[in-house]
Amino acid sequence: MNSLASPTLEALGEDGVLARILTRLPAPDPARVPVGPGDDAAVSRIEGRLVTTADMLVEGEDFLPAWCDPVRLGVKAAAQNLADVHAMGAAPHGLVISLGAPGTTPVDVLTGIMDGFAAEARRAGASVLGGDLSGGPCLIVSVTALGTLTGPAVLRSGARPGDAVVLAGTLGRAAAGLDLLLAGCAPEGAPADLAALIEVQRAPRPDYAAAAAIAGSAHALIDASDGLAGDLGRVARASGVAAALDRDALTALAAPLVPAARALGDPDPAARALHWVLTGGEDHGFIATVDPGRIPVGWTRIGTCRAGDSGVSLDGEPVADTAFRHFTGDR
Ligand SMILES: Nc1ncnc2c1ncn2[C@@H]1O[C@H](COP(=O)(O)OP(=O)(O)O)[C@@H](O)[C@H]1O
Ligand SMILES: Cc1ncc(C[n+]2csc(CCOP(=O)(O)OP(=O)(O)O)c2C)c(N)n1
Ligand SMILES: [Mg+2]
Repeated sequence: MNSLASPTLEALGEDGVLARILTRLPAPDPARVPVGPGDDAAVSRIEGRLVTTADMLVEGEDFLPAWCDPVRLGVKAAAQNLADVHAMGAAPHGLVISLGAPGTTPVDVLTGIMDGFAAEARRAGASVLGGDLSGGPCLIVSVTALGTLTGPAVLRSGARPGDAVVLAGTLGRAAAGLDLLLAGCAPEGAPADLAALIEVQRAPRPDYAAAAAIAGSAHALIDASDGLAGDLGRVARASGVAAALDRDALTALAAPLVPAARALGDPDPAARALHWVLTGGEDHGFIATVDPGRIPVGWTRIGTCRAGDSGVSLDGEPVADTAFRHFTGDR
């Protein structure tokens, strides 16, 4: 994040930084948000029940500054929260963003984050309601998202035997992008197909419209932040069903990842690509279970729910959840 021409946070002081941030934010729709950022708290007018979720990004843990330009980091911070709101079957309302950074950080880093954040909020139809600033030893972007529900919430526990398991969006691309970045592949010089995978890691753009389209018919819905095995496993456990994945559907999802596995010198590129699809997180693709006759346009069938408690399986074999976990150092 080199912004050498930009003044630092310590040079501008908290009020100066805040003034620059506030000017980047679009004025919220006064009908929905009568009081936006700038006062002690924001005031919203909402219809229905309130949905609340939070997710943060920490430098070194969730991103490395060398790869993540500020605008993309803002997109990612908004997207991972907006995906959770949609995964409840809710409509997004607003986002609150808290930023921690060392005083030596150029202010362009924070204004860039806010630009990406506001752009992704706008794409989803959410307002930026406010936030907080603090100093700290590294860059932290902590977000709370609010949504509204007028129909029933779509829980992880609603899947039924006989349901189709369906996907909107992608799986495994962010994980392939992460492995490329960790191997030193620079997005600027990379071939277009590899750069596209790196882009999903740096700035995922979930298909919010697809999630909204299935909210009324899905029995269960989740966004795959921790990977297919992990997140579909959560649905299966919560619902008391088993989930059998479809080999052909997964092979089709893995095909665009094979060149990345080859570029990394993997001796079995097809197996590595399938592994990314099964366990890679951070694409924020949506996974739902639904009556097989009610699969909306934009969703692809990837499996079937069965009676039982055998978790997630492929060709009758259990799929292990080896997704990233905080605190234990696994990547
Ligand atoms: N520090 C915390 N305090 C209270 N609840 C938490 C905390 N961290 C996580 N949770 C709750 O645990 C649940 C699972 O969290 P998480 O695995 O982060 O879900 P997701 O993958 O949907 O973001 C969520 O309901 C979340 O609100
Ligand atoms: C530097 C770096 N190391 C590792 C990862 C991989 N990674 C970080 S968080 C995560 C999973 C999703 O994050 P989490 O905080 O668990 O989101 P949630 O499930 O709460 O939505 C993954 C795969 C990364 N993106 N960047
Ligand atoms: Mg979370």
